[in-house]
Amino acid sequence: MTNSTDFVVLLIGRLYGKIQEREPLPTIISALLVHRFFQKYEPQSPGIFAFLLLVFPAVVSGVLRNGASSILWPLLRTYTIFYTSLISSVVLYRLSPFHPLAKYPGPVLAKISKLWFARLGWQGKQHIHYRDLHKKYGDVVRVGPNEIMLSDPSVIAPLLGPAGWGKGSYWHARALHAPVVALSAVNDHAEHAQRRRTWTRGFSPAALKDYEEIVKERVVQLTETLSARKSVDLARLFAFFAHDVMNDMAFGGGSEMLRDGDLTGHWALVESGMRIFTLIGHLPWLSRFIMLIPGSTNDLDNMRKACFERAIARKKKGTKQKDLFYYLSDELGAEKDEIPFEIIINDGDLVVIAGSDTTKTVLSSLFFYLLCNPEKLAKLREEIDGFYPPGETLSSKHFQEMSYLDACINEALRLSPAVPSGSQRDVGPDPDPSKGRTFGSYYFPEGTAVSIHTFTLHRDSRNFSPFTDEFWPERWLIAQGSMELPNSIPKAEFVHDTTAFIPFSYGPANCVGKPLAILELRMTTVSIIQNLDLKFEDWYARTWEDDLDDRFVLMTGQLPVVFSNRW
Ligand code: HEM
Repeated sequence: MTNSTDFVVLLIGRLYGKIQEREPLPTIISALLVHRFFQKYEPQSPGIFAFLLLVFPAVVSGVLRNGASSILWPLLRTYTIFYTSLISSVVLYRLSPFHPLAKYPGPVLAKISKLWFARLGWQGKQHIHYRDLHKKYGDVVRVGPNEIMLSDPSVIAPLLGPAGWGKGSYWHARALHAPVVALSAVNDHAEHAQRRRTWTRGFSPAALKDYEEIVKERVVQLTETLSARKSVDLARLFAFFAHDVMNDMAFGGGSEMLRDGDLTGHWALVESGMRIFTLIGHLPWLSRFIMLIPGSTNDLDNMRKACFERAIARKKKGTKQKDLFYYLSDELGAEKDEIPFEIIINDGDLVVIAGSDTTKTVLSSLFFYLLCNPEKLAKLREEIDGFYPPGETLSSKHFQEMSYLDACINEALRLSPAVPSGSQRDVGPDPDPSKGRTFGSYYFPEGTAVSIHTFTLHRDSRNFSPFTDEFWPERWLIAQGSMELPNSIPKAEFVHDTTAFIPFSYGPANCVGKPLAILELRMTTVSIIQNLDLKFEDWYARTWEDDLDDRFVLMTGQLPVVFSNRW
């Protein structure tokens, strides 16, 4: 070592000694530095967390240099000072006028930490809480230290449209950092557009025509099952139906829940996983820690393994009917490069996850609202009987003409949107500093997570009125001019703003499966009502809406229904 190096080492040693003498100052400063570091770099690695929150304060304060006999109390003292300083610094900053989101109103606890909403998410009623917050604070609410929830339709296009922002951190964390990012979580616009190409082909009108037979086979099976069983939890049967259809689409089969029930416990696993995913969505950093717990990702790994096996089987088997796998794996040969197998599996996995619960929730809600409103059910039956009298073969040929069917489906999607709390976007770097990151009349700085609250939009009397919280399919017919507004309702009272209707989201990353979902909703409703009479079980207290839990997708309670054959 040279003399100058000796000198520097000596100097640092002296300074370090001096700093230690002045405890608690170095501990407080280290807490402030750690806060700044987290703020600037948002580290996610558990190793960095451990270093900054455990090792760093102990080293800086010099406690570790003390003798072994005296280390416990000084260490406790150091950590107490460190964490008190760190928490105070974080809380003061987040509540201060210096925070970039300071001007937006919201509950104090939400501004301080996401833990508050993580708790609400765990409990399941966050869609109701968000709506209450909008009622209290207005269209823009700060729902986390760096997070905004909106209920203003004018922001939909700027935020979710082609010039909007990519998917938020919520999406990444939910995937538990899978080796391949699912299409639904791809943040970069160009990459997203490229990955979505095969999906767009797979949902073209021509492709959809080919799927009709696949969906019809399952719809017939469902109707026969309901006819044979008489008394069922309809929500559960819809779940099994939707799951089987999605596996038929994604892997050419492999699931027979309608026939066998949830033999493998797969469905129970998906439902229980939703709670933990909601928690992780609010606290993305938690995902890294969860992954460290031995066995914590076993269920997810098993699901991926099952998808892998189904994909292999489907690839070997080939297909006579063009299914979604045909397009997603590019059996068509339209892509320049071969699609990597990991992406094919991941996409198949996404089909099952994105298409099962959502469709089941909307179908179940639709039947709940119809059964609560016998006169609407009778009107729908009249329309269905007109196009598909008893005995008429099921097909899609009259769907376009069935305006009351579509009005009923839209009304169920309005009242119980399957994804009630919207799909988060992350405000990225400023593309044009002269304009700033403005969305309509709002400005959000880089790093803000922003969502639009679908449930609030759909149940806001400024967007849909009258009977905002009621099932009134007629509003859709009146709005399109095929029905007169009843005399009892003053013209000025009728509001119908379809720009505020976004059950499938909006823009280039909206629900790509919408055409298939609509086909399933129409075909299932027609088949059941064409063939069966139905009523609630006498004991059912109609608690449907109270039983709904927002776990990103609305999870449902029971829907006990009794069926009898019509003919
Ligand atoms: C009634 C049923 C359904 C509803 C209400 C629904 C709703 C949604 C919503 C709100 C999103 C978020 C879009 C965004 O981030 O902006 C989404 C995404 C998605 N949905 Fe659906 N969905 C339904 C059925 C389906 C079906 C049957 C499929 C079939 C595969 C599907 C596939 C997807 C995919 C792949 C995405 C990600 C799209 C992307 O990021 O580009 N969904 N859906």
